[in-house]
Amino acid sequence: MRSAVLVEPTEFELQDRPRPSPGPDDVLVAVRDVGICGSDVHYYEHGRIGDYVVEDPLVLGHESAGEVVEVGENVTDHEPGDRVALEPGVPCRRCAHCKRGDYHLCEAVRFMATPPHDGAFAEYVSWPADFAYELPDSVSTAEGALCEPLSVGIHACRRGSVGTGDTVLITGAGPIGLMVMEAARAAGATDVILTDVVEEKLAFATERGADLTVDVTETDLDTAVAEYTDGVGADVVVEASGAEPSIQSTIDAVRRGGTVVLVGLASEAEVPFDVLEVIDNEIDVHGSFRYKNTYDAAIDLLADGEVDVEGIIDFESELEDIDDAFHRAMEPTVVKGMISLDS
Ligand SMILES: NC(=O)c1ccc[n+]([C@@H]2O[C@H](COP(=O)([O-])OP(=O)(O)OC[C@H]3O[C@@H](n4cnc5c(N)ncnc54)[C@H](O)[C@@H]3O)[C@@H](O)[C@H]2O)c1
Ligand SMILES: C[C@@H](O)[C@H](N)C(=O)O
Repeated sequence: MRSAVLVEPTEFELQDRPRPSPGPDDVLVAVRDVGICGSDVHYYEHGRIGDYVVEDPLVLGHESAGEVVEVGENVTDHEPGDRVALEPGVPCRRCAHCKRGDYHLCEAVRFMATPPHDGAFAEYVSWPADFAYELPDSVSTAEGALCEPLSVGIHACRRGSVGTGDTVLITGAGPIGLMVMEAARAAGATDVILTDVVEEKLAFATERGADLTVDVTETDLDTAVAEYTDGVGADVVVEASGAEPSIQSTIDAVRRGGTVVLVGLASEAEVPFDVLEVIDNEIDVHGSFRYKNTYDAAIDLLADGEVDVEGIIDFESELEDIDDAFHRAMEPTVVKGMISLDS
């Protein structure tokens, strides 16, 4: 089967690899659509993200969906022809975190395209059947693939307890910030503010329904949020840029008693944070790591037309053109590139 393998930083090789055979509890999926995520681009450019280092050739891609072509002997809930979205992180199912239901925090998780585990830029993937979610006819495989970043948005909103009537400030209008906006609206937020440093990103966020956008290179965020909220502050702030000044700004922009959710990964682990403001204003600060139990919700929201994910796709490329696709994905105004296979 054709596979795009990262053999060195900035070097993909198209290899012919053996087609995997599904284990007894697995489905074999013919991959149809795979999103290019910022972390794929980071591995491509730098060969590492923090402590995760690409030491051996690696297949990238963890936002994927396709068609089941074969099922393992124990699989009863899928059959060939089903279209499925693949949840990319499979936990051990036995550790303390898994047993208490926090399977996304499993330290032995096998997460696609995180070294040493291969991802989905390949013709076929064999995957545990219970981490393959059937898509109804009305949901495309491209949408199925984008259940992954949508899941990050849903989990962040759950972590922030976003609810009806809330004003939500989202810092960073990349794919994750935009997916947080979709999830926040679906959770009942009535006012959504997005920030960025790239004008085109903010214009796109406005097109997609942001109530207010703030270019933080030109406008003071505190002042803009205070004006919009009559001096109260946002109920929930979701940080989705990873930029240090943006992380720091969350504390000033949230209302007293409000919630800050940190999603964006800072390039340095230590970011100075005003703890006295956190205490004085009784601000809840939550980390948000990947997601758990979000795929069913994501698919239902898509089937009901409650969220739009396909609208963030800028371009689709073939597996053979993956090098070009990664270069396009690095352009600052591009939100989402996809690789589509139709073997
Ligand atoms: N916690 C998790 O589970 C999780 C999951 C996925 C992604 N992430 C992280 O979330 C962040 C967002 O992901 P993405 O794919 O949307 O990244 P991205 O780089 O495509 O988007 C980030 C956006 O933030 C903007 N930005 C840069 N500096 C800013 C500033 N000072 N203020 C406001 N906006 C600013 C950029 O212009 C860009 O549009 C990244 O740090 C990523 O690593 C975390
Ligand atoms: C969650 C996923 O989108 C993220 N890029 C990760 O690898 O953790």
